Amino acid sequence: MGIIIENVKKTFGTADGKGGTVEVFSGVDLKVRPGEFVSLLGPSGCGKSTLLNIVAGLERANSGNVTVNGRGVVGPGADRGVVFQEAALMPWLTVKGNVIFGIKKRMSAVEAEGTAEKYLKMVHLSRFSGAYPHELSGGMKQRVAIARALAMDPETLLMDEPFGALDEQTRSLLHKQVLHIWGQTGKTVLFVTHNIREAMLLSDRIVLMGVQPGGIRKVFAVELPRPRDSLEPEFAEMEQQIRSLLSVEIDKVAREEFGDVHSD
Ligand SMILES: Nc1ncnc2c1ncn2[C@@H]1O[C@H](COP(=O)(O)OP(=O)(O)OP(=O)(O)O)[C@@H](O)[C@H]1O
Repeated sequence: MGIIIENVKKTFGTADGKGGTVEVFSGVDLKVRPGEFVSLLGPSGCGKSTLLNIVAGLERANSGNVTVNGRGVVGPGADRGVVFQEAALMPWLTVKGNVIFGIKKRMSAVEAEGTAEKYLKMVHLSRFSGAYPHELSGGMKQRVAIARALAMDPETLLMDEPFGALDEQTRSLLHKQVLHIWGQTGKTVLFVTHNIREAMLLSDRIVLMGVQPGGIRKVFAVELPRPRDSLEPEFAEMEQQIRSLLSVEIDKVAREEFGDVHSD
């Protein structure tokens, strides 16, 4: 069970209107165990979001198989909560109203209210439940988005650079909260990031993706006890190991963007 990705391939049509296709990746195999925290790491454009969106059911793979807890993915579902880089809250609803919105059809109004309060407490936003999105900082908005996803009680949480737009301090605070919530709820988490340190602080395993050809390069098991300290020698050593492989992939992207891919 958990997330099973087998031999997945994804292409997109080219934007030049000539009907061509570009392959993002192929032959992608990955198993995420129930309750495991796995990060997808890689250079810009390697297909991290695309892979997460395929698991979310927001994109379709061209071929291959994806199941989540034994069910084939055919579209989005309440069993998979998604948190994006932008919180996309409804500006006309309060914080609590935003959390209630996603769950009100599944339970009574009283239950929905209680559930929203429970998860807002979990992300330390109880005091702001009556505030409107424009009154919140970026980090607070992301916490509302996390509470909204958790309130649906999905088995799996899919997070696409949820802290990518936040400052270092807020990000560090949210890392602690996410780890705490993960510990409390036991959700399976698939997390997209291009930040090695973030991946190392949070994950059980880090899946390094690359380009040309697109796919998984290497999977790292991070066996350091949590909470992790990036100053510990083992942490720094592994970070360096991942960084050197990642920089190979980043260089490939850079060479392509500067147009001298054939120079070597
Ligand atoms: N809807 C789409 N139509 C055409 N091409 C797309 C579409 N979505 C993504 N792509 C292309 O697929 C590739 C992978 O994109 P994706 O967003 O998954 O990468 P990423 O690794 O998440 O990048 P980043 O770290 O910059 O967010 C890119 O080359 C992108 O241009």
